Amino acid sequence: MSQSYRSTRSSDAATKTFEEAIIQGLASDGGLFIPSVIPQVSSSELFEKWAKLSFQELAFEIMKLYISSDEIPEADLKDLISRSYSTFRSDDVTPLSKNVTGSDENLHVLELFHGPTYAFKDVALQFVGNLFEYFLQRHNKGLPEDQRKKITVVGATSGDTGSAAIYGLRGKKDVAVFILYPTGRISPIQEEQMTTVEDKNVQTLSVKGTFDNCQDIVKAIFGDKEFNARHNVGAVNSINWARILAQITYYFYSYFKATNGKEGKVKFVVPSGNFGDILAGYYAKKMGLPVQKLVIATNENDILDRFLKNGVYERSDDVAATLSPAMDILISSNFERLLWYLAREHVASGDDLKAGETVNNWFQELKSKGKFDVPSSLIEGAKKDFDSERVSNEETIIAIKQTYEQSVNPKHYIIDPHTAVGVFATKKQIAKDADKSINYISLSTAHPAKFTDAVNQALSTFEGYSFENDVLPEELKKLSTLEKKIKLVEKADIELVKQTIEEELVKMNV
Ligand SMILES: Cc1ncc(COP(=O)(O)O)c(C=O)c1O
Ligand SMILES: N[C@@H](CCOP(=O)(O)O)C(=O)O
Repeated sequence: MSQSYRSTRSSDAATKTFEEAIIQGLASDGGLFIPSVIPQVSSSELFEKWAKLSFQELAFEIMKLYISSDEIPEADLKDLISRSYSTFRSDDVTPLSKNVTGSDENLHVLELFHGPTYAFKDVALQFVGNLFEYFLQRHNKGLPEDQRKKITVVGATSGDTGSAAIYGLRGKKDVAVFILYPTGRISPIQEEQMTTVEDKNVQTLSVKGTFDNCQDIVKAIFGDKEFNARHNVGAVNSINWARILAQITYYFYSYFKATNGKEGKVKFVVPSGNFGDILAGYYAKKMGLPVQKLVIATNENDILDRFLKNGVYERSDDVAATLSPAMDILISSNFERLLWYLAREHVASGDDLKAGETVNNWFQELKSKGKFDVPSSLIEGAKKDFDSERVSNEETIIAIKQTYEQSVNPKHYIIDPHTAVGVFATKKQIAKDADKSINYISLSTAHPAKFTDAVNQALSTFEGYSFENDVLPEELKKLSTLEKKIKLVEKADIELVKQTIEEELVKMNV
């Protein structure tokens, strides 16, 4: 059982409960919370029991390994899960489109975009929203208004986390939500989704800067003890462990769908930016799911691909604006969690405290020198679980086009540019492996309607293609008619953001 949590930068033995780790979000030493132990699931449990479960039942089996029933009784956990996935448009929650390009390639697309905001973030953020509400209601039961605990959620988004967090938390009592996004660097529909929500507990902040600037500000706010004490800052980004936990389910679920419930050869290919999605696959693998490889698919912002190739993690301010903007990220928060496991195995001889010290030193070095490098044994270790592919803008367009032209199941399948990065990377793997017995599960992280320009750039020359008719759901069509509530922050500056949040909090009166 693994129901207590420690920080990736801690060199002492103290741990936190699940509730503390979730409500606090980021550890006070700047590290990320990880479970003290990764629970193990036997092969017979997997293939005789778990393979037959529904998505919700599987989520329950997984989550109860990470959450003590003393903290959340099993009946409550089941109810949280059931409510979180009742908002999805598919009974399967995350359906698998099998053999999209014909059975020769075994290329399966895992559709993660059937939640309220049409992005994979909904799978976790519908649950996180209900979890915050659950903890707050329990804490505040019977308390007068002035003694109620309130949370101020502060998150950064490159487009999708923001709306998924807003839809998970809109209207929830005792929660105020502030989402920072880089001005001009998200798609028009993403901006409409975030800024047309009327609930008074929600405010988006359009910040002049990059996503990395927004994420740095959010982390600095978490590190500001005084601000934190005043406002109880809560995290919705994947620095929050609950985000990763909720994503583990679809790795198990899709594996069983791809192999018809049997053990088989499976590779997952994951369009990656902040490394939260693929990290959930790493936990699934370490719990015992027999996955061959997790393939990191990056766009031209390829720090992760470079790290796996040369062992240097290097900060740069040079973020490229690509056709897959939600992945325009240079520093991938969750990579720190993976580094902790690798450091423990390859540097710290299995010692948790020494692993924390090592990771802390690396991140101090990143702050002072802009980079750190790791021993080659660590990279070799990482390569046992991971592979990586870098995909250019041109290749992204090719992948959208080819999938439209070549898909048989369904015909004229339309994918978004982030999914396209994954599909192109998958094709590279298929060509390299030349092994028809491998099942490739390519994660589709957003609905194509969210990225009009890239999809039209790829498909507008095809006769009969129409974005309005073939791609855009009715629900998203009406967004452009609604009034937008945008608050501009003229400079990516922590003091300016804090001041804006405090002014807006007064107006919100949550
Ligand atoms: C559509 C889409 N695809 C892929 C990613 C990358 O996922 P992660 O940041 O978890 O690596 C994101 C953003 O996180 C996204 O919004
Ligand atoms: N691509 C993300 C960036 C934030 O990442 P997160 O997974 O840590 O929340 C987005 O769409 O906002």
